[in-house]
Order: sequence, then structure tokens, then C-alpha cells
Amino acid sequence: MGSELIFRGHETQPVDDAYSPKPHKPWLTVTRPIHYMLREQRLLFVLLGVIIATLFFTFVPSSSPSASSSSVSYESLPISYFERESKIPAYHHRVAAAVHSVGKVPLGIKRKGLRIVVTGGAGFVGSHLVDRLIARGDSVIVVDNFFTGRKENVMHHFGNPRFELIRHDVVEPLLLEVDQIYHLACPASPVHYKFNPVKTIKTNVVGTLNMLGLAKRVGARFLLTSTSEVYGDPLQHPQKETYWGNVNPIGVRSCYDEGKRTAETLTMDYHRGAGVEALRKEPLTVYGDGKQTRSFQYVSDLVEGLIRLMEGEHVGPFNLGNPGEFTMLELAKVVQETIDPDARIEYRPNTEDDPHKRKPDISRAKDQLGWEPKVDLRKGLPLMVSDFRQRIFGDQKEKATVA
Ligand SMILES: O=c1ccn([C@@H]2O[C@H](COP(=O)(O)OP(=O)(O)O[C@H]3OC[C@@H](O)[C@H](O)[C@H]3O)[C@@H](O)[C@H]2O)c(=O)[nH]1
Repeated sequence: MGSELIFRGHETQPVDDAYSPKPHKPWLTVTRPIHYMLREQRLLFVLLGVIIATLFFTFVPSSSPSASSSSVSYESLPISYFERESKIPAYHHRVAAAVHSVGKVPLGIKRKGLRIVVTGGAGFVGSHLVDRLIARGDSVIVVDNFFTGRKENVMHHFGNPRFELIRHDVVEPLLLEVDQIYHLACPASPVHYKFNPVKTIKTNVVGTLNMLGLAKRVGARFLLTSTSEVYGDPLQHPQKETYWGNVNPIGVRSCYDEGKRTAETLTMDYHRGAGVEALRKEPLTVYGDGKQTRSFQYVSDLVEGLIRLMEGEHVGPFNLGNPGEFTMLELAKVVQETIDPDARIEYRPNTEDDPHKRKPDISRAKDQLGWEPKVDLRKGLPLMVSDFRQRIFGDQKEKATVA
């Protein structure tokens, strides 16, 4: 039985009784195995190909100077480097780790865009930030509960496969795979944050905890937009990042001030993050005698600073603001000069705990980020107005641009 099986093939072959051996052809000893391998061992060739390709990609890039030194460009790294680094603790900067990686990067393969979450991305600052990130090729997920944000601010990205919008309240946990988190979600103006103070502080504390937890879990770099309100009614002027502030912990503003301060505490407790001086918008209504001072910056300057902070290696609070200091009355007059000479100034009683003066010391941002604002108030106000017109009325001619 066994022999039958072994010899079955021979049985099916025609037997040539008149067989006579052919003369010996020496080249056949070489070509026969090749033919045989070509015919029967195709898998072997596939494997050989894979090995050759692997050896090529292993040795060629590492011998090129750009891949073997620490000057490897962050831009040229593939997404896999970021994924691999996601196992490091949150306080390690993934960008720094990527810069020091010796990349075995297949030649000619460009860095894929980053995956970035922007909470509060449907708001004023957030939507400008989203525009910049999408424009440079990244994939952006906006997380917003639309408390003050508007879908219209990001609607022009609908249909773009690199853009996603999630209606979500950051006080609830959220799990996403991302490389960077810009955490902006928060009621931002006194009217809004005083509307429901407990919700405001909850958003700042629980919302920030959730986003920090996410950052830690996926190894994403985290950036918190804080506010100059953390300085309260400052006793130091201008305010450096090292100043601890003068805040009333039980006043009507404390849901926001202390909320942001706690958010900064949490961020630093996670050994990462950065505080920024956020842009403030004031109506033409002047509260009190109008002598209290504030500093204003144009949103493109802020967005530029946020991106530099995110892309760099720094940890800790940074003032991103325009040191130009204006009293509220001066601001109202600049609005009249640059936007509407007929605008009326209306005085109202001042709100409780309103800080007397505010002006950021931006030397840290200048030294460490090489950042400083470019657009002053007089130039920025008309740009802001045309930007709002364009957003609200869709007026294409009014598109705001900064030289
Ligand atoms: O609980 C909330 C509250 C607010 N938000 C969203 O957060 C965004 C805030 O944007 P706004 O346009 O109101 O305000 P801004 O863009 O000026 O705020 C920015 O500067 C001030 C900082 O305190 C804010 O954290 C920052 O986002 C809105 O889109 C709002 O809907 C949430 O997603 N969840």
C-alpha cells in the first residue's frame, strides 16, 4: 500500500520502452535548478525579495547624515514614531523623543499629519487654531458642547476627511487616539462663566482632568489655554509667569479664576501643559470709571504662540499676550477711531472684584519660543471686525488677513 502511494506518479507517466539516454548537456546542471526554483519555489523568491528590501531600508537611511544625527527633522518623521513614543509617560515630550530617535525611515516617505484634538474648537480662538492646523495638513477632531461655540465657525471644514466634529461635554470622559491635545473648552466671558458657576468650575476641573487623563493614556502632548484672570487683581505689574496672583477665592469670579488656577495645578501635576494669556473681548460698554487696564492681542498672534508651545519642548505657564496696555476708556476710543465713530460709550457700574490693571510680561515667550505679537490693537480691531463679519454674514470680500 505504502509503495503504491510512493510510486503512483511514476505509474501515470508514459513509459518509453525505446528509451536511450540523451547526451550530457553541462549547462543543464545550472539552468535546471533555476527553472525548478522559478517554477516550484516562487515563495522562496518572495522571501528573498523581502529580505533584500529590509536590508536596504535598514542600512541605507541610517547611513545618510540626516537620519543618523539628532538633527533629524521632526517634519520628516513618520507617524509610527509618534505611535511608538506613546508608551512613554505623559510628562516626556514626544516631540523631543522623536527628535532624538535615529530614524530608519524609508526614503521618500513624508511625515503624515498629526492627529490633534481641539476642545472648544468651535469657539473664537479654537476655530482660528483649527483653520491653521487643517491648512498645514493635520487631522483635527473638534470636541465642543456648543455652549458658546458655533457650528458655523468650523462648517467650512465639513466634508474634509481630515476634519471631525464631536458634540461632547468635556466633563464626561472621552477616549480618542491622538498625538496632541489643545484644551480650550471653557465658558470664557464673565457673562458666560457666571451663568452657571458650579458648571464653570466643574468644566475647568473635571474637564481638564479628563483631557489630562486622555493625554496620559495615549501619550499625547497637552496644552491648556489658561487666562490672565489667574493673576486676579495683580499686585505686580506687568505680570510674569512666576507671579502667583491675587485672587479672591470666594468671589463671583472665582469659579473661572480659581477654576483655571486649578486647571493649571492639575496640568503641572501631570508634569505637562502650559498656561497662556487668553484673548479677551470687551464690549463698548465701559464698567466703572473705565480706568482699569487690559492688554489685547490679535487671534493670529495667539494661535501662532499656541502652536509654537505645542511643537516645542517647554513645560509650564507662558504668557502669550500683547503688552500694549489700554484703559477701558482708551479701548472704547480706539474702537470709535478705527471702527465706528458713532459708537456710543455707555457707563455701567463696575462688576465685583474687577482687576485694576493687567499687562503680561512676555519675556519668557520671547526668549524661549522666539514669539512676540505682531498685530497691535489699532491694526487688529478692524481685522477682528471683518473676521466676525465674514463668519457671521459669510462676506467673502471682508476676509481678514494679516500682512
Ligand atoms: O463646558 C464647555 C464650555 C464651553 N465650551 C466651548 O468652548 C469654546 C470657548 O470658546 P469661546 O468662543 O466662548 O471663547 P474663546 O475662544 O475666547 O476662549 C478661549 O480663551 C479664553 C479661555 O478661557 C478659553 O479656555 C479659550 O477657549 C466654545 O466653543 C464653547 O462652546 C465647551 O466645549 N464646553
